[in-house]
Amino acid sequence: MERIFAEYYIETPYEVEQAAAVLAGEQSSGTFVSVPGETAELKQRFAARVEHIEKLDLVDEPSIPGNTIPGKKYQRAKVQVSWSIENFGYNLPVLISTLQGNLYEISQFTGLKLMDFEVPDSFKNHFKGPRFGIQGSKASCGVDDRPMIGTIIKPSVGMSPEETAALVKTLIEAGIDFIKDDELMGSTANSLFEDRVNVIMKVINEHAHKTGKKVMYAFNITDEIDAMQRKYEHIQKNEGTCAMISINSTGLSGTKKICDQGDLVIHGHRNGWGMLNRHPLLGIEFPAYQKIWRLAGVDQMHVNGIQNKFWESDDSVVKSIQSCLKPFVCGNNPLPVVSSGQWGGQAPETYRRTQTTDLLYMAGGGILAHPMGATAGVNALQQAWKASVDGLSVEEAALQYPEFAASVKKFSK
Ligand SMILES: O=C(O)[C@H](O)COP(=O)(O)O
Ligand SMILES: [Mg+2]
Repeated sequence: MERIFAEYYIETPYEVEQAAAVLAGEQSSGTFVSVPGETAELKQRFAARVEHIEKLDLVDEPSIPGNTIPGKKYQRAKVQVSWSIENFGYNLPVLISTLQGNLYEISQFTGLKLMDFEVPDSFKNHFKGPRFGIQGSKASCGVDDRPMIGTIIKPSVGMSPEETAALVKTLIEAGIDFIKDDELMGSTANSLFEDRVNVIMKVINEHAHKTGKKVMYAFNITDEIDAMQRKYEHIQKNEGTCAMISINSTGLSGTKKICDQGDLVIHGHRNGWGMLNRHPLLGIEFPAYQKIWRLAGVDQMHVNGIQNKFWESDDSVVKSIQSCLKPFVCGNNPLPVVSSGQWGGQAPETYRRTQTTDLLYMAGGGILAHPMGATAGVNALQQAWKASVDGLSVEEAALQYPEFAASVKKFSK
């Protein structure tokens, strides 16, 4: 019988074998005490198995609240656990409750993080995965051997549809590939979703008819399911190509319901990520997280960016990009979305460390606050990426490109 394997990074004051057995029991057929009916036969078929334990360092203090044992240190370890596919079939929410459910509450652990998981091949018969991913996204807006260059409308909220459409016009005439609503922008009192789509798509469609280039705009449809469906259809009616979802807000089933329709590229914004990942011994690592959303069918995944404005380290960002580029059981690879405090100066290091142009490289403030205006902001990002692929440093690129040089002056710390 096929099995699902999950790897956890844990910390415990108990013997690791004992704590891991509690985890396996709690997350399958057992509870805190033996119950009648939990026969050897039932356990053989449905109990989770601890497959592997690798002990790591011992520490003096617990990382998060949990049981303490006087005089005992806290052992960190990598633990691999497996479940039979018979436990949940292809029910994704129950799979998540198994891999990421009550186990976070087990008092025997003073740290627990889901690092990665593997699903069997048969998942490909049940999950389509991302329909468009990297190739489909790039092809949709005519980009080939360079990253898609994008921006986020700023101010994030407050502009009218007409003001937004005027900015969109400037940006697409400057040669941008992708624009999106901010995650804070759904329908505001002065910018109803439908009105915004109407005027923005008019600008995008006119440009596409004239030049053949259709800029991708990710309209934020994040909402309850019926409303998301209506918004999705409104984008379709206006010949849009993309919808954005704040995936942590709408959840797995809501997101998958939208992805399953397969007509629009789905841009997955992971705001709330810090809550899930910021503590080194709690939550989930991106290699596991992105697999969940690939099973749901998300085409584009936010990964933060090198030298971002948030807390995440460059190593973690690089690992996240690489995990999107690795094959998985279903669908196309999702396009890594590099965003957060980017302005082009991080492009050489992004390219040096990842050696890929399969990215959506986005700058909100980094384009819109350019001292020579938004057009120069777009040009500076294009120049930054051309220079990066040509092997130039930030300093060398600044000597060659005046718009990029102005960015360096304005944004470098
Ligand atoms: O939604 C996003 O990706 C952020 O708002 C990025 O904005 P910034 O480029 O101005 O940091
Ligand atoms: Mg934002």
